[in-house]
Amino acid sequence: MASEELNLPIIDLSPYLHPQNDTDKAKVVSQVRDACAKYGFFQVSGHGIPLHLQNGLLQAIGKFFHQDKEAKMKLSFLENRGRRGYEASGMSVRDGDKLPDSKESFYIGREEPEFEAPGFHCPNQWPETLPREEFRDPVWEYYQETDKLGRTIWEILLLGLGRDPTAVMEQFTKRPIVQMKMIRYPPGSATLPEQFGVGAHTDFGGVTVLLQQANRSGLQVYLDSLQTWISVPALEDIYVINCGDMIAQWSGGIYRSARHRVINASVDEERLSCATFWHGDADATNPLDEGGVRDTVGKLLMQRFKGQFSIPREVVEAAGRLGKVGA
Ligand SMILES: O=C(O)CCC(=O)C(=O)O
Ligand SMILES: [Fe+2]
Repeated sequence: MASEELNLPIIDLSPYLHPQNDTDKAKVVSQVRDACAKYGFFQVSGHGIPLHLQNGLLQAIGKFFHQDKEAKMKLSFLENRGRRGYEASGMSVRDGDKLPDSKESFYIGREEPEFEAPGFHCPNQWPETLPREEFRDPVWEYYQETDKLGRTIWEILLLGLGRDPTAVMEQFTKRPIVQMKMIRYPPGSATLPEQFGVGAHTDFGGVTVLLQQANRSGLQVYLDSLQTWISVPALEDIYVINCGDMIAQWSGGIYRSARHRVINASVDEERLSCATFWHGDADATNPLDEGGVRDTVGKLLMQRFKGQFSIPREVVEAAGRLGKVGA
């Protein structure tokens, strides 16, 4: 087995963002297309997000999660109609897994003044227990950068399918649904045997832009071709990008949505990460003229959110108890 097959490609985005000649953009487009067709995942350098904003975000995430559980539970996402806020450890269970995920998360999205049914647009919940400059400001500054990077990737994916992104992007960027999930994985020593950080899943929407805390690896991607899990290294200033189910369906399977999972590789250190899910406007639909699923972003997301929106009370209570084990 050739070793390059076990490493996701690292693609330099700078020739796309700052082209020096006529072929620079096309070169990046074809690299991304190949990676999405083969793996559904790739890594990027030259993405334009300043390192100090990445570090500022990770610091803010650490501060939030290191508060006591009571402070965090004040912002429980279960009490929020738009599912923004805090998700305790033990809240997500996947079919086939023996135990719920050990991770804890905090969700934000586009800031809107009021809740709008069915919940894609609403105000964020911000902690009052941390000074604004220690959490809200760095998180929001970072959110805007990651939103921009998600758009760029979306454009590159469209170009890879032979579409001119200008007209398409207009339908996707009026009020795009861009969810950001900040995550903490407890160390291996605080995780139960057979408990995953995040169990095997595919992302369900558009593009995922993932920042990993440097040197805290744990992400694994399943390669169908080799029927094996490969570890993705956690490299400073390198993002991991992947396509969700919506993109796979719309592209008629040209772009893959690959299964992945997280097992914190460290026994005694926690792992922080931040995933931004860039979906586009709720009423936007498949930008390709033929083939693939034609449902809107909103409809496809609702189908997947339904389970999450109706978690039974006893599951919540049980998860709250389990959360204390993993926290
Ligand atoms: O934290 C990670 O490395 C990946 C998280 C992930 O796959 C997810 O939240 O969907
Ligand atoms: Fe994921």
